[in-house]
Amino acid sequence: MCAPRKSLGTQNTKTRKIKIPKNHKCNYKFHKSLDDLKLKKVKVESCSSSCAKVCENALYHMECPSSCAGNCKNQNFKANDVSKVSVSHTVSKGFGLFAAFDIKKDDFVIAFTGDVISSNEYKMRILNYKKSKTFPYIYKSGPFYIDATERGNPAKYSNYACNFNMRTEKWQLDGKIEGFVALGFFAERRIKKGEELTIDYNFDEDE
Ligand SMILES: C[S@@+](CC[C@H](N)C(=O)[O-])C[C@H]1O[C@@H](n2cnc3c(N)ncnc32)[C@H](O)[C@@H]1O
Repeated sequence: MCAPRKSLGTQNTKTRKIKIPKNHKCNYKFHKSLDDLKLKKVKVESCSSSCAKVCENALYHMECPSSCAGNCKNQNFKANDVSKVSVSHTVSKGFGLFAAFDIKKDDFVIAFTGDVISSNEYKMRILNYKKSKTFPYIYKSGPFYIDATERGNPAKYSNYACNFNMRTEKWQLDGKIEGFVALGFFAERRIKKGEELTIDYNFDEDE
C-alpha cells in the first residue's frame, strides 16, 4: 500500500488564508540560540569551472558563493525564486503546491525555507503549536530543524505522494553554520504546468 510512514496530522484549511510573499529574499533566519554554539561557518570556494548547472560545487551539493562570476547557475537557494509554483486548494489534502510552468527533469523547483532552530527550540515550539492548535510545518535539517510555520515560503504546502514528482536534496550553503543543510525540491521527472508538486515525507528517515 502506498502511504506515508510519518503521521500526517490534521489541520483546518478552511479558515486559513495563503499569502505568497512576492520578494521573499530573506530565506533562512537562524535562531539566536544557535549563536551560543559558536559553530564554524561553511566556506565554499568559487569554482574553477564555468558555474554551469553541474559545476564542481554543484556535483557535491554545495551552492556557489556570491563571489562566483555573474553567469553562475548554481545560486538557487540565494535566489529563493518562488515563481515556478502556485498554491491552491486540493480536493482532499488541504492546500497543495502546483507547477506554474512546465518544469524539466532535474531542474530546481523551490527551497524549503524558514527559521533554522535547535532541537531544544524545536521541542518548545512543538508544545506551543499544540497549545495554540497551529499546524507545524517543520522538517529536519542535519542536527537542526527548519520551521516554516510562521516564516516559510510556498514549499511548505507540498503534499506527500508515494509516486512523488520532486525529490528532496540536502545542500550546503556558503557562510551558513556547519551542519546546517538547506532542503531543495528538484524535479524527479518532467512536470507539466498545472500538475500538483509532491514530495516523499520520508526523505530524512536515515537521520
Ligand atoms: C506539510 S503539510 C502540506 C500542506 C497541507 N496540505 C496544507 O494545507 O497546509 C502536511 C499535511 O498535508 C496533508 N497531506 C499531505 N499529503 C497528503 C496526502 N497524500 N493525503 C492526504 N493528506 C495529505 C496532511 O494533513 C498533512 O499533515
